[in-house]
Amino acid sequence: MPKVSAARYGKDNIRLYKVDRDEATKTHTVYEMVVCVLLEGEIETSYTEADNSVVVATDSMKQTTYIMAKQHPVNPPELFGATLASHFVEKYKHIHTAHVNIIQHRWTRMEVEGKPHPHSFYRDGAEKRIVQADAIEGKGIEIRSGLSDLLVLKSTGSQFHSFVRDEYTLLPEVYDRILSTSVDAGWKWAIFPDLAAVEKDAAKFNETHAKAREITFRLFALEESPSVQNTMYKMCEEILAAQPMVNDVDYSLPNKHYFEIDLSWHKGLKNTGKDAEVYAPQSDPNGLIKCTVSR
Ligand SMILES: O=c1[nH]c(=O)c2[nH]c(=O)[nH]c2[nH]1
Repeated sequence: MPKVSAARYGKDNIRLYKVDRDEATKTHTVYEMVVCVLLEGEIETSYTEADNSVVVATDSMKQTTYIMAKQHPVNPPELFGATLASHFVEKYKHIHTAHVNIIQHRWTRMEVEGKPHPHSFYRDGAEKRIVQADAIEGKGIEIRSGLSDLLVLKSTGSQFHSFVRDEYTLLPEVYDRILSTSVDAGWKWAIFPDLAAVEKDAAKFNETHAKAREITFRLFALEESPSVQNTMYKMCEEILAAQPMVNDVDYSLPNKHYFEIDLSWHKGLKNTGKDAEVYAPQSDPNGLIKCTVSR
């Protein structure tokens, strides 16, 4: 007899915007996010016997998300994710785990005539802030914070040499190359026993997000990088050192290659090695380097 060995369901791509209005200063702060809610529990019979009595409608999950956003802060997104996930586990006896994923887009305040504008914003790049908050009955709340799609490039200060050389190797050793990647980084917090514990440490989420971003930028820029692998490891190490409540840090970095173009065929134009100025950015294939560093 086959059985359901894993099942979860919910609403994905719930788009949500919230404005916080500071009446004293007449300053608005806005948040835009995409939320995914997935529930697990005693729901097998909805699959096997068409028993909808165990089904919290995915539409109800969407409505709940809006109501929770109205009644609770959405900043930091970790706190909102934990609040929403805990709600489902507490409200429905047969739901034992709630997974909430949040992708927060950037609306950065405009500077107009040298001053921060009270209610105008611009989309500051494709970078996103990411939260995965899982409320697990009897265990607590697991949170992974992160950022993704942060596109960076350095035009020197990166090398790659001394790698395996054999009959399959064409790549030359390089002592000065362009390094570009789209940063996808995450940091997992020690499990929180309950929502009150998340609330108590809520200030740490924005602080740590800012710190992880600062560490990523600083090491990327300042390091004479011997490889993507070593640079990302150092980033992980620094994030672990910066936040004692974080136990694991992960990075996933595509290596976005920029190839030299030999133009010597045209009147002897020098455009390789130290004379390289015009390059061909490659879209694929790309290297992909990942690691998780744990305490
Ligand atoms: O930093 C790098 N790591 C690699 O593993 C690798 N492989 C490669 O072809 N180029 C690079 N660069």
